[in-house]
Amino acid sequence: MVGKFITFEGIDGAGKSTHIAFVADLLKAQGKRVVVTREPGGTPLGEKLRDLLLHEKMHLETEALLMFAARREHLAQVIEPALARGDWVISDRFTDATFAYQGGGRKLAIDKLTALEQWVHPNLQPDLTLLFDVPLEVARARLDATRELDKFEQEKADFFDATRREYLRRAAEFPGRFRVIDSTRSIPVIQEELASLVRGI
Ligand SMILES: Nc1ncnc2c1ncn2[C@@H]1O[C@H](COP(=O)(O)OP(=O)(O)O)[C@@H](O)[C@H]1O
Ligand SMILES: Cc1cn([C@H]2C[C@H](O)[C@@H](COP(=O)(O)OP(=O)(O)O)O2)c(=O)[nH]c1=O
Repeated sequence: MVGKFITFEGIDGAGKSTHIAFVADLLKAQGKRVVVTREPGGTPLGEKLRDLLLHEKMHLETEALLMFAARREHLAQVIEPALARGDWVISDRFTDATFAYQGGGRKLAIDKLTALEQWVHPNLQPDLTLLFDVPLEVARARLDATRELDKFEQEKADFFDATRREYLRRAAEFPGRFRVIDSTRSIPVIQEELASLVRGI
């Protein structure tokens, strides 16, 4: 049995984390072995890089390079071995997040990110990318209600607007693997849609 690679994406507060365990449980109920992981992070080195990325100020290109450095390790240690074993992999964010945040949000030239993507994973793309989409006022209200905000979450409205636009642009560019989930709806309604998507995988 061949496993698939599913990524969850969206601006902070869109609702990704809320639905990851739900989708993992649906797949497990179908008898699949599932590895749940996240970026930046997913490995001991990647988690150290995550801590730096989320809390230290740094040059924009350093930020993009570290995202891809953490990803290189994540692919080598976790994602590629799991897929090779036939496991399914669910990652809370992957390369689309770098295009959206460092490219869209921070305006790093997209061709530089494309070059890094070609370097780090020339032959691998997610089989399915679930993009949880909400207007930023909704995401912001959800975040404010919950926790302390990290470096990215403290960004201003126009940053998230540009981040969201780049996600949607990529969803339109790669319609074969993206599904845009209207995340303004209630959690049970979204879960119904996710359940029907997973049944069709
Ligand atoms: N569809 C929804 N309706 C209302 N609240 C939601 C919805 N989805 C998520 N939330 C709440 O919004 C907050 C942020 O959700 P979370 O899943 O952590 O977002 P993300 O992982 O995308 O940053 C959480 O408190 C969560 O319970
Ligand atoms: C993977 C990735 C994440 N990020 C940002 C988006 C998020 O604000 C932050 C951490 O992601 P995330 O794990 O989704 O945060 P949380 O668990 O707090 O919801 O890193 C990038 O800017 N570029 C990337 O390539």
